[in-house]
Amino acid sequence: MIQLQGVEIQAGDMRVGPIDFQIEQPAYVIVCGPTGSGKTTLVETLAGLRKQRKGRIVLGGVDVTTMRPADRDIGYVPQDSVLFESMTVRQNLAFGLHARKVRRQEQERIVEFLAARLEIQHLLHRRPFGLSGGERKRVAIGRAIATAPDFLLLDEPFSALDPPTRHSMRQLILDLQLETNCTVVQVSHHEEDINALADVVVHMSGGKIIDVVRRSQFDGELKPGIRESTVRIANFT
Ligand SMILES: Nc1ncnc2c1ncn2[C@@H]1O[C@H](COP(=O)(O)OP(=O)(O)OP(=O)(O)O)[C@@H](O)[C@H]1O
Repeated sequence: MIQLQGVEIQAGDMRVGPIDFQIEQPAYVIVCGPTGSGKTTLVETLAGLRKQRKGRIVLGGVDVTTMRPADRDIGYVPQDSVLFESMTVRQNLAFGLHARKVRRQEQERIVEFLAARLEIQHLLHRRPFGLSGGERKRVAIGRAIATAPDFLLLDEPFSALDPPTRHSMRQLILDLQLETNCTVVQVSHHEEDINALADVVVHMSGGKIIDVVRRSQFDGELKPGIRESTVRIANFT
């Protein structure tokens, strides 16, 4: 369960919140809204990268309100897919595993598995400089999911990709979500992302959540091959 209770964040002159909502896991949540509406601020707050002024955040039954980012069970892919430039792709993928002191052999097994799944085996020895936008996204996603987090936060993960690459990345993320049963919170402006991925859509405007829509309320069909969403919205502002 993702629970936000009275969460308020100050982002420069803008007040984001108060935000109250509750979503049952696992779910694919898409956060949309006009530019500057507070989407990134909300996701960064979930990741623990921004401090909220007020309120409480509970993820999977754990109150993470004051927890450091590294202690939250979260994988995060920021908007610009920042990678560790001095490390190889292999080291980038293994970063979270290394930090958690996972045995070397197990780290290697997971990195090989991810590289195969993300089709980046041929890049493992390279450093991020010179990787294409799509390749960087794959590495950033692999690094975020290496520790099998329960929550995956994606800030416009498909931006600047051409339509065929967007399509294959969308399918990849959906497969990963179904394989790992994690809950994804993705910022996106794109209707195709909502149609192909979302169990629930959170609409933001002016720093507030103005609407939350479940898949069963969408026009159109269920996501292909996807179970009926168990998402339940308790309340929202
Ligand atoms: N550190 C900061 N200092 C000043 N203003 C900030 C800061 N961080 C965020 N803001 C402002 O808060 C507002 C919300 O920003 P945010 O990045 O969350 O919007 P967004 O909905 O993700 O936008 P976009 O779709 O353009 O990425 C914006 O007006 C932004 O300029």
